[in-house]
Amino acid sequence: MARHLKLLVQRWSSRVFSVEVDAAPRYFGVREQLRGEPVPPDVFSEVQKQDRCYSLLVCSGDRVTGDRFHWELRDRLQTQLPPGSGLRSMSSFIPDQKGSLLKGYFLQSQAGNSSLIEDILTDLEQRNPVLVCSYSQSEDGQQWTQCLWYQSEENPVRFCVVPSETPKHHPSVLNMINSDVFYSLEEACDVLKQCGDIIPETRSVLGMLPSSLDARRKPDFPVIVIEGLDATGKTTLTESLRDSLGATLLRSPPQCLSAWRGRFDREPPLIRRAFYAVGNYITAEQINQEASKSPVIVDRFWHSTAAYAIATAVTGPVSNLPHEGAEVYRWPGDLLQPSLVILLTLDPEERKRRLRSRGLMKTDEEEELDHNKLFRLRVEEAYRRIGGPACTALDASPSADLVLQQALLLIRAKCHL
Ligand SMILES: Nc1ncnc2c1ncn2[C@@H]1O[C@H](COP(=O)(O)OP(=O)(O)O)[C@@H](O)[C@H]1O
Ligand SMILES: Nc1ccn([C@H]2C[C@H](O)[C@@H](COP(=O)(O)OP(=O)(O)O)O2)c(=O)n1
Repeated sequence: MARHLKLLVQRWSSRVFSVEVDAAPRYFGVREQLRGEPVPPDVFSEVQKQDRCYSLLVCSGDRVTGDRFHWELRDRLQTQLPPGSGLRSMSSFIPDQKGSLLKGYFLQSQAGNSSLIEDILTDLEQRNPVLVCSYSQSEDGQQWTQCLWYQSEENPVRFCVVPSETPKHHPSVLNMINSDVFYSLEEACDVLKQCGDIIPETRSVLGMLPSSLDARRKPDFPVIVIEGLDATGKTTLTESLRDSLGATLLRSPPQCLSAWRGRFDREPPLIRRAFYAVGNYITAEQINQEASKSPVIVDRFWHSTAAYAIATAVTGPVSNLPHEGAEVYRWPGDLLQPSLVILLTLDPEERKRRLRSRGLMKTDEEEELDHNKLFRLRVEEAYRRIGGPACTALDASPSADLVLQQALLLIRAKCHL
């Protein structure tokens, strides 16, 4: 077994395991010997006595390979597993230890399909960087135990499964910096460079970067960024501002990356977010050039990159976001700072109406909307928490002309235009 897996297993008892049930993580831990009364963690409470559960944790030494494998594994499992396997996202981490997060999946077998599932798992573990554990109930039904899959044939070491306290931070927060959000061009480029062989398009993207960057250069004219969720009216407002102010209109990701955007949107967060991060630096260079001649209006910039990344990495309610003032909300030191960031806010019903009238509403399913609602709230709150510069909210529900007038008032007050 690889050395890093051995080390991992040696520290097994200090790890917490987290399984997503209805967008809420349930936590448990493992102990070699149990003291006191055994209490089954609630993730096992509805599993039948004869059923087994399994966890798969991706343990690759290389993060690009690991993240891509984790991303593809969900589709593979969904295709191969029999119905009723209850596939859920899971992770394991050491509380408060940055970078300790391992991602994976949790599933269960029923009496009739256990051998099929075990064949799938054996094959997966033999060919891939994944650590599999199985969970079964003790004879007396009092206790769930965990057993490492690769040991299950010869004298397996059984760990008792115990409930664990809710940690101070959502597990995803531990690995967010430089995995979901990048704070320097160098960090984002490092990820893209590692993808050169598997995604040839990364070379073209990196080729668009300016040869040098100067984030401290102060633009001669104001730079105004317009932010907001899809269909809040960014395109409408940015085009009107361009005309009213005689400004240049730019966007992030920049036009020159549009041919590759779809390709990177299909990649796991590590690679996708690195692509958007690099896009901001290319736009920053275009801003630098244009802002020597006229005011510049930018449709989406850093706030979008960071807010969507943070809100996607955590699940559940807004309280799962990193706390206000946390390091993840800071502005990258090497990225141009705009003079003003306006955040368009809109009542969810009106936003849905605008989405529908634009013909892009994908689904009306109640469940999907519910899921979207929490996601929307997390993005909006993350937008508000990002600083350096922080955004100024503008109610986008009045008519397009009134929104333009309000935006012009904000710009004149802040940028003396
Ligand atoms: N202030 C407004 N009042 C009513 N409808 C608007 C307003 N601003 C934009 N719209 C309409 O809402 C839809 C989404 O606007 P758009 O500017 O494309 O948003 P975004 O660029 O943020 O996705 C479009 O059909 C647009 O015509
Ligand atoms: N500067 C940017 C712009 C967009 N993104 C990401 C964030 C979201 O996943 C999507 C949002 O893009 P979407 O297609 O909804 O945006 P528009 O149609 O351009 O308004 O792109 C980003 O990360 N950084």
